[in-house]
Amino acid sequence: MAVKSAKMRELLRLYFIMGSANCSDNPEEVLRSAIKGGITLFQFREKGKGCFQGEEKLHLAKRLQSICRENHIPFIVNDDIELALEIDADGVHIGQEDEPASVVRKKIGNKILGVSAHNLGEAKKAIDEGADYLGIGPIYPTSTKEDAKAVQGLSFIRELKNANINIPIVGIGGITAENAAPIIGTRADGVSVITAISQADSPEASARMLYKAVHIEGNKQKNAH
Ligand SMILES: Cc1ncc(COP(=O)(O)OP(=O)(O)O)c(N)n1
Ligand SMILES: Cc1nc(C(=O)O)sc1CCOP(=O)(O)O
Ligand SMILES: [Mg+2]
Repeated sequence: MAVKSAKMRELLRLYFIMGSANCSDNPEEVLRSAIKGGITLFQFREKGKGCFQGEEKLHLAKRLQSICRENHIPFIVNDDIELALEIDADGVHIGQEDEPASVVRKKIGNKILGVSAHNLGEAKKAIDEGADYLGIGPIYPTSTKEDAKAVQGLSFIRELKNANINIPIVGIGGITAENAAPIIGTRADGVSVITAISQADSPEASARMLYKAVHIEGNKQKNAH
């Protein structure tokens, strides 16, 4: 494991994911606003209709990375390991359709490695192959990811906890300030969101409400155990 898991849990609290296709406003402004609202980690996910490729993608990545650096928010790259290495990102997130975690771990050394898992077998394999955290979803219906798996609600997070899987985990898919609390209630470490922040009238206010929801429920969990 590349980062200490206590630190990873803190970083996952409010994980904002975004690319140019997710924003109606300027992506740099959206990111600055989200940071003001309290996001704890950022993933550059340049996917979807009309997304940037090549040099344009590289330039956007660098601009967003520099905003994250100014604000001490770690910068994770989705899928594109070569881009992550080229710009010296803080980590990468991969899914089951991407390169195997064991191969990616070798390529990225000590950088943060996040892996999507949808069942216990995938989760255990990701852990064995060096994942720092697991992305679990879709928790709720989402229209952001066209090839998302079936909505799973909280069932898989509960299954992981019942199996004593203690790697840091973050929920994803359809999450808003209104429905975030039950995810933390199942002892996930945080929530990752795209639309709830990137499409909000005020990404700052939306991020602040999400952070508050996660923080309040997290404190309840701490006091209960
Ligand atoms: C935090 C987090 N969790 C899950 C995903 C989804 O990854 P993946 O299944 O590889 O799908 P794409 O995002 O690549 O379409 C994620 N990106 N981040
Ligand atoms: C990128 C992604 N991965 C998912 C998964 O289930 O693995 S759901 C998803 C989209 C999340 O976007 P929104 O917050 O707009 O629903
Ligand atoms: Mg992927």
